[in-house]
Amino acid sequence: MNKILEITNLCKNYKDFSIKNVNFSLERGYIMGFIGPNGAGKSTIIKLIMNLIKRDSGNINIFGLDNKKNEIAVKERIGFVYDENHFYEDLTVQEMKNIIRPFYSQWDENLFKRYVKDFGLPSKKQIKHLSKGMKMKFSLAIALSHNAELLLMDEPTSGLDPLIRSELLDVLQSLMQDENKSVFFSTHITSDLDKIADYITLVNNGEVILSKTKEELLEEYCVVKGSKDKLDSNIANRFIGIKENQYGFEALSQNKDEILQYLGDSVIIEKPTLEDIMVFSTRRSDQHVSSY
Ligand SMILES: Nc1ncnc2c1ncn2[C@@H]1O[C@H](COP(=O)(O)OP(=O)(O)OP(=O)(O)O)[C@@H](O)[C@H]1O
Repeated sequence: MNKILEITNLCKNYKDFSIKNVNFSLERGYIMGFIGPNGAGKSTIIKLIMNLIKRDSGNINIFGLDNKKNEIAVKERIGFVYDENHFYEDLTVQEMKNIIRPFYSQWDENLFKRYVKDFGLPSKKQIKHLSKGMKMKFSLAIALSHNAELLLMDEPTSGLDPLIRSELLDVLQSLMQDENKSVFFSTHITSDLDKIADYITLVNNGEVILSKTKEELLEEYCVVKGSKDKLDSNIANRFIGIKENQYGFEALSQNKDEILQYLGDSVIIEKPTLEDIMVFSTRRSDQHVSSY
């Protein structure tokens, strides 16, 4: 086991929201997708990892080092990409890079030049005149040019068109050929994770609901579809979430064998998508079927 990121018992309290005893870890050489509904706490956890906000308790180890005690050493080895634009808009791509470069002892100018070429970045253009996709590529080129071992990204694909998203995913996947690197990224677009994620961590209301390999998830969970008369209280309580309409019900189960045993072939059992798992697992409690 070679953990590049390990979070244990992490807590952070705001007035109306808390991160509650969060635990999960990521090993070297893998991509973890970080998902959850709006306001689940993803950005807060990413900010805690980057020590941009203070945790109340718990531990965050990156490369085996505490992220607070070794903040500078740790940040040198992280490529951080986030949605909000954090560059000086009036500077050109080249000028901005020259400001950022001295902060990284491992800066690789040739690598940066290669990304500028590969991404088609206009070096002499002011940042304010770059499209959203170009700004994201510039962020990524910066993050990748100092030999970061961990790429940490908050919603990198949000607002990007499918073509640029697909290019970005290709870049991430090719990074994985270097077994020393790992990627951790939050997203709402679960189909991106279907393509490239090895691990999925799902948060809701400040808590980790699950953190597993994508394969495990898709093996363990199933979507069950059937007519309403099959849905008595005994069965309903075995589901994680249930949607009903006039024709029948659709539900998520974490135990396919159990469903087969109780309902046999009187229902349809299908493989879930990551979106099914996220939506059913995080539906607000007032949407759950609770009156059985
Ligand atoms: N500085 C702060 N003070 C108080 N509450 C905050 C602060 N920052 C975030 N929150 C609250 O924490 C909760 C989680 O927000 P966060 O941005 O982490 O969610 P998220 O999962 O990233 O959401 P989204 O997917 O919409 O970006 C929200 O209810 C938000 O209002």
